[in-house]
Amino acid sequence: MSEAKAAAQPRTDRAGTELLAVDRLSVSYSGGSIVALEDVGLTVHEGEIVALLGVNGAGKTTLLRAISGLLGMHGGTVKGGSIRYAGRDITGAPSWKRVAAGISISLEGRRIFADLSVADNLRAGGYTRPRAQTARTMEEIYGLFPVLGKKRELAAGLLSGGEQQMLAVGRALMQGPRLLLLDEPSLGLAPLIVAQIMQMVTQINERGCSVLLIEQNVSTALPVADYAYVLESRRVAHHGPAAALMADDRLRDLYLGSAGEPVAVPREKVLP
Ligand SMILES: Nc1ncnc2c1ncn2[C@@H]1O[C@H](COP(=O)(O)OP(=O)(O)OP(=O)(O)O)[C@@H](O)[C@H]1O
Repeated sequence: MSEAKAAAQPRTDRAGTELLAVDRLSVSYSGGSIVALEDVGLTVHEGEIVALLGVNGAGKTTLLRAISGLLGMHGGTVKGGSIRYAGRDITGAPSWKRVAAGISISLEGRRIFADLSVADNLRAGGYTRPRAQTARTMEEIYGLFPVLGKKRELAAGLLSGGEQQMLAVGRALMQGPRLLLLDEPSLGLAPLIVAQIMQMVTQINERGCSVLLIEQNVSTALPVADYAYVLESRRVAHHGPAAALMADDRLRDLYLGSAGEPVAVPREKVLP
């Protein structure tokens, strides 16, 4: 087996049952002329925060699209491999079935409805669920993001960048997910706000939701993650416990670069 193939195979010595298992996934765009992922393997175990790292164009968003069933609407096709979730093959399943099964995604760029109130944005996120359940989940989200509770009647377009990001994450939580996919929640935000968002990611996780966190900023993601994968040129180049990746000088030089110190979000089970 080539080194790249060996690297693409997920480790199995992790706690918790396997919730998501991506196996040798290959994806292309534009009728096959652009290969975005090749032989990618990744697992998320129940209760984990898994970080997916990599520079621009490495294929991170493509992997999230494939997992959430949104690939087709972006002109992408799965060319090989499989995606299993909670023991079932979902490789070809429509996105609504994946949502119903407990996979929620918060997309890069926030994509909130600027003219709708905060509350209506959240309601829109829970559109498939009964009203009573929606109301209960909204209160939980206001507990998690108190600022959204205070501004629930305000048009979402009037929120700050960080608050809009919280709203985007809150909306993804409205489906009561078992697996939350987060696409670069720190993008364009000030370090203090990023630290708050990461703190919330750990709180969401502590409430029982597994998380796959896409980040370009290694120093943001690794301190809160249990396990991490690094995508490089369409393939998994490295993977391992987040703490081990952080401690690896060679990886730090390669991927941390001048990104700075990790944000101050201690997570006991990762950082002693
Ligand atoms: N809709 C699309 N049509 C054609 N090519 C695409 C499309 N979306 C992404 N690509 C290409 O697929 C490759 C992987 O892109 P992708 O957006 O998945 O990377 P990424 O790691 O998420 O990058 P970024 O951090 O910039 O979002 C790139 O070469 C990109 O140009």
